[in-house]
Amino acid sequence: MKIFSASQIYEADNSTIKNQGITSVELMERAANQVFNWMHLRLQDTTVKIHLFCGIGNNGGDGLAVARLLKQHGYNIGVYVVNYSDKRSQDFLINLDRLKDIKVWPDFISDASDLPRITPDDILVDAIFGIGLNRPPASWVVVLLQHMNRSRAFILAIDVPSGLFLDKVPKDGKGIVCANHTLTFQVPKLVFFLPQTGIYSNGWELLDIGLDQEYLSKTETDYELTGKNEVLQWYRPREKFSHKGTYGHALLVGGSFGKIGAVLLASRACLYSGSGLVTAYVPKCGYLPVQTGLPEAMVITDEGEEQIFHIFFDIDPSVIGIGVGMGTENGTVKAFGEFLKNNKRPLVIDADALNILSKNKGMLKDLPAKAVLTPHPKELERLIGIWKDDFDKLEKAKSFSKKFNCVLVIKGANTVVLYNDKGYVNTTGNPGMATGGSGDVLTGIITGLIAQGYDSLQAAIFGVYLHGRAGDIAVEKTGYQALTATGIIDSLGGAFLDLFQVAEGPQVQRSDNDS
Ligand SMILES: NC(=O)C1=CN([C@@H]2O[C@H](COP(=O)(O)OP(=O)(O)OC[C@H]3O[C@@H](n4cnc5c(N)ncnc54)[C@H](OP(=O)(O)O)[C@@H]3O)[C@@H](O)[C@H]2O)[C@@H](O)CC1
Ligand SMILES: Nc1ncnc2c1ncn2[C@@H]1O[C@H](COP(=O)(O)OP(=O)(O)O)[C@@H](O)[C@H]1O
Ligand SMILES: [K+]
Repeated sequence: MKIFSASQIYEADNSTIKNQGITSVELMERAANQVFNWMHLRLQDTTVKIHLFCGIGNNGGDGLAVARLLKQHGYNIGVYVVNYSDKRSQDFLINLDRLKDIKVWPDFISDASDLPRITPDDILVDAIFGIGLNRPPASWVVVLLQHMNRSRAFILAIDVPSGLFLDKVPKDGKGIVCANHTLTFQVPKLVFFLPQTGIYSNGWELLDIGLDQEYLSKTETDYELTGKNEVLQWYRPREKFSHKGTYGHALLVGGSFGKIGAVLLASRACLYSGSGLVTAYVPKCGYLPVQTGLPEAMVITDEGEEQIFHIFFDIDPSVIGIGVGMGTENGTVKAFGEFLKNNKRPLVIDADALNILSKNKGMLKDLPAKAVLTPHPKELERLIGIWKDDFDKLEKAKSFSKKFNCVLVIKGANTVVLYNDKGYVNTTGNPGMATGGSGDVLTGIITGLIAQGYDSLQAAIFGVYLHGRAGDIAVEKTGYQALTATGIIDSLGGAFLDLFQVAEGPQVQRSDNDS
C-alpha cells in the first residue's frame, strides 16, 4: 500500500473532484460520514460528552461536519472553533453555516479564551490541524493542545494528530496532540511509523473516502507499507520434483567465544526459512554447540579457537550471511576485509560485520551489488553518521544505500527497507521482539530466502515481514516478556502458513499500550 506525501494527497483530492464530478464539500461530507459511522458504531448512543475541537481549515471543516452528524443523532456534544487564523477555508465556512442551521453555535477559542472544562470520562475529537500544518502552532494553541493531552479523556484524531507535520519532526513535542486513536483518510501517513512521530498515536485506522483510484494507482510514491498482500506475490512455491539442491546452500559466518549462540540462531532461522542446505562457519569453540544444537546444519571451523582469523571454506554457497556474534578483534577485522575483497557471492551483513565496515569505510567499495545490510539504530548511526531527526535519517540512509548499491534494512518497531530511493515500511512485529538474538534470526531468514532464489530486495522485505509475523504469532502464546528469539524461529512455519489465510481487512494498528 502506497504512502503518499501531503502534496500528493491534495492532488488526489483534486482529481477525485474532477473525475467524479463532485464538489470539495461533498468530499468533505464523505469523509465526515465515515468518521461519524466509525464513532456511532462504537458509541451506540452514549450520553458521554463529546468535545469537538475544530481548526479553521478543512480538518476543522471535517470536525464541524462530524459535529452536525453527531448532533442529528442525539449525541451530547460541545463544539469549539480554534481560531488560529482569519484565513478560513470555504468548506469550513459552509460547514459552520450548516451547524448553525441546526442551532449549534460553537465556542470560539482564541488567545484570550479560558480553556474548556474536560473530564477524564469525556471524549475529545481532534480536528484542529490536518495535513495542512506548515509551521509550528502559536503558543496559545500549544497550551490548548497540552490541556487536551492532560485531560486524560479519550482523544480521537481526525486524519493526523494535530501538531504533526507530514514531512518533518516538530521541534516542540509539547505542541502535538497525543491521540488514543487516529482515523486517517484513505492512505497511511509516514509519520505513523517513525519512532519520533509514531508515538503521538496509540493506534491508527484507514477510512476509505473513495479518492480517485486512477490517481492512486498510477502515482509513484517514495514509501510503501508492506503487509501480506504485498509480499504474497513474491512467494515461491515448493516444486514437487525439487530436491535440497533446488533451494540453495546458505553459509552463516560469525560467532566468537561467548557469542556462538548468535550463529546458532541465525543458522536455525535460515533452515526454518526453507534454505536447502545450511552451513555454519565458526571459530573452533563453536563446533560442538552448533553441531549438537542444530543437527541439520553442517559446520566448518576457522583456524582460530575463539574467534575468526581467516575465512576459508571449500564449499560453493549460494549466499553468505556474515557478522552475527563475530566480534571486532583485529584478526577478525583483517579476515573480514580479505573475505570481502575475494568474495563474489550475494551477502547479508549484520552486527559486528557492520561495525567493522563503520570503522573501515574503505571496505564498503568491496561490497557485492545489492548486498543486504541489517543495522539496528546504533549500528546505523555508526554507518551513516548522526542524523537530525527521523526524516533526515531516512534521507541519509537512502543516499548511503545508493552510493554503495546496497539494500539497507533499518531495524526497529516498523523496520524500513531502503533501496534505489524507495522505502518499504513493515507492518508486522511487536515490542516482545526487543530481545537479544531477534536480529540474528532476521539475518538467518533473509539469508535463507536469498539461498532459495529470491532477489535480495524482495528477500529483505519478505524476510522482515515473516520475522515480524512469526513474532506476532509467537507472542499470542507467550506474551511480550517471555518472547525469545528461539520463540520467533519456532513460529516461522506459522508465518509461512499464515500467508495463505484469509486476505487482510482494513488496516488497523495498535501499539503496546492498547493491548
Ligand atoms: N483527501 C483527503 O485526505 C481529504 C482531506 N480532508 C481534510 O482536509 C485536511 C487538510 O485541510 P487543509 O489543507 O485546509 O489544512 P488544515 O490542516 O486544516 O490546516 C488549515 C490551514 O491552517 C494554516 N496553518 C498551517 N499551519 C498553521 C499554524 N501553525 N498556525 C496557523 N495556521 C496554520 C494553513 O494555511 P496558511 O495559513 O498556511 O495559508 C492551512 O491550510 C486533511 O487533513 C483532512 O482532514 C477532507 O476534508 C476531504 C478529503
Ligand atoms: N518494538 C519493536 N517492535 C517490532 N519489532 C521490534 C521491536 N524491537 C525490536 N524489534 C525487532 O527485533 C530485531 C532486533 O534486532 P537487533 O537489535 O539487531 O537484535 P540482536 O542484536 O539482539 O539480535 C529487529 O529485527 C527489530 O526490528
Ligand atoms: K487533527
